[in-house]
Amino acid sequence: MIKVGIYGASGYTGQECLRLLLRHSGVEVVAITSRRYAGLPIADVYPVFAGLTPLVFMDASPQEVADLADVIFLALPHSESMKVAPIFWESGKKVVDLSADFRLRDVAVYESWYGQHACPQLVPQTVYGIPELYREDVAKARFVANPGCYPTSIILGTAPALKNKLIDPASVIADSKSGTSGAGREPQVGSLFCEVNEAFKAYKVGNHRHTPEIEQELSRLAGREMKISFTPHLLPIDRGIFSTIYATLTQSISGKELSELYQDFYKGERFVRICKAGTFPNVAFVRGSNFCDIGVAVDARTNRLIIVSTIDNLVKGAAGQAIQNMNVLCGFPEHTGLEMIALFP
Ligand SMILES: NC(=O)C1=CN([C@@H]2O[C@H](COP(=O)(O)OP(=O)(O)OC[C@H]3O[C@@H](n4cnc5c(N)ncnc54)[C@H](OP(=O)(O)O)[C@@H]3O)[C@@H](O)[C@H]2O)C=CC1
Ligand SMILES: CC(=O)N[C@@H](CCC(=O)OP(=O)(O)O)C(=O)O
Repeated sequence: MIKVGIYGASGYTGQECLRLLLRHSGVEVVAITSRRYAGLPIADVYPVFAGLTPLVFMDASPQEVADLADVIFLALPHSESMKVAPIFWESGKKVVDLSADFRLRDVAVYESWYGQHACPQLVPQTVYGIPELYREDVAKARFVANPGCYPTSIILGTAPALKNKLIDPASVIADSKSGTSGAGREPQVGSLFCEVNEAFKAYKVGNHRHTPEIEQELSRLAGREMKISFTPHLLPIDRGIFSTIYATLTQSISGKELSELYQDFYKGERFVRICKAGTFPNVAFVRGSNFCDIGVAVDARTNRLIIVSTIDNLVKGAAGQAIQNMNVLCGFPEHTGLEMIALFP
């Protein structure tokens, strides 16, 4: 059994890691940390775990967790993760970081969006963990930067078109919506029931911090620098990311050919499901699962490709993808512990 520690287990992604890892046949969770709930059983804080685990939150130092575990999930806010990351790195253990701290290859770009980087020396040692695209890199790594939720939906949705040079890289527009758990469990006015219920708004228009992450990865796929327009919105639902992506076609292609090209690109990929031609995904059909559902259409009138991509932000957008990366890092079959069917209705 591989021993796992979750650093920052009282937040939404940390507890989601535990929910999934408790059903993983190859691991044992040996440490869960929280400063505010130290000493309390997790089942007292999250009753979903009642009767399922005796684990108690610890206010442990990174070194203490590194001493107990073989693999560590960092589920901390960005700017906090990079403060503890060097201790885990130096311990020689494997790390999957769910924060944004090690996703951007260029430290200057990171600093222009997030502020000063506390650990730039570790950036070259980390790999960007989307297994469907970079499985071999992840397998060789010891430190994985787990992608953001919006980027995961947009990168997986756009990869087949960009790789096949089907769209003009200068023309990509991503219009995305997230459930409220994407903002984490830390109380804030914008996440209050009255602010979110019966409401729908765009936020950080033209300046969301996921923009450089999406651009970095789409540029890599396109083989040239590219910029995108990205607008996030907040949905009055708990979980889910719904991205609609528009781009100008560079060649003529029928809806059927497009659908086949996407099917072919993700052939054998367990967690990417391409919808039948003419049908499109729904966040409700991925809720609680590690799937990314993608539907594509050709808008012949405007010569545009329209892509709809959906994930659960806490699963394929965070904890599920983190476990998928851990499976690759540790040599487990990639789907181990991740075979959940979406919770619908
Ligand atoms: N929510 C989502 O859908 C997604 C989130 N992410 C990223 O994953 C990370 C975690 O997100 P999320 O779970 O939503 O966040 P939460 O705010 O819900 O949880 C944050 C966790 O970090 C702990 N923590 C905060 N500051 C520190 C610190 N200085 N030292 C030790 N522990 C600390 C908190 O524990 P305590 O205060 O009790 O010690 C808590 O367990 C973030 O970087 C987020 O951006 C990525 C993809 C999707
Ligand atoms: C709804 C909401 O607030 N979502 C978060 C994104 C969550 C996420 O994935 O952010 P990381 O890059 O930290 O992983 C936001 O817009 O900042």
